[in-house]
Amino acid sequence: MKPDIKICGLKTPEAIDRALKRGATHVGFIFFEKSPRYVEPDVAAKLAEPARGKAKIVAVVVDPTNDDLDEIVSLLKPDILQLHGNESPEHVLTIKALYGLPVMKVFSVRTADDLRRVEAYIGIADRFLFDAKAPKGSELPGGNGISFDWSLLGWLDGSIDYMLSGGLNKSNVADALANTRARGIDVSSGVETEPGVKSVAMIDEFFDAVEKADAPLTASGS
Ligand SMILES: O=C(O)c1ccccc1NCC(=O)[C@H](O)[C@H](O)COP(=O)(O)O
Repeated sequence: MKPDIKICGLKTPEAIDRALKRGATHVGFIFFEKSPRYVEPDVAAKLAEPARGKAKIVAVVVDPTNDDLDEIVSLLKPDILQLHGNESPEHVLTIKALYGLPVMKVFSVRTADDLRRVEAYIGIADRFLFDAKAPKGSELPGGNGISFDWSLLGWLDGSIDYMLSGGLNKSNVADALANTRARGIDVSSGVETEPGVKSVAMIDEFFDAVEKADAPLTASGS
């Protein structure tokens, strides 16, 4: 089955256009001011317009206040809220009730212990995203371009629907798909020439690598 592909931290019409042309299923906008990928909600709204109805528009937020969400939701009109902070299950429920949008809850992973928290969100979050824990000293909870030990995901209940992220790029995405049960993959740094600067050539190479990984299954009809 073809994986969902989310290109995150988009800031230019060119990168969005290329991601859509190549079949991105999700496009992500970062609302974390310290990030080099930060975009103002009104700017994100304009950038996202070509994606509407073609790919899911994802608003990435970190421990948001209701005021933050009011502004982002009213301007961007996202399809999904990606909660990338330490939002509790109760906070996730409140956000879902207030905005009526699906929530993708992120877990930052370094050890098996980091996955034990997932259980409390089952039946609450609509989807999970497993990302690498930020390295010491990083101000960013995501978008650090580093991977974690994917074998840890083997501990998860097989019915959990998740996307995988953290340091994915054209060279490791096939392995990531082959060695996990991820139904979606998410990339940011792996298609950038420097933090916050997406490359259309690297977006192409990433999609090429995913298509190549998918090819044997398609060819055998399985
Ligand atoms: O990308 C950011 O700058 C960012 C900042 C704050 C919270 C989340 C952020 N990114 C969220 C994502 O979904 C990234 O795609 C994910 O962390 C993977 O990033 P990378 O390892 O660079 O591919």
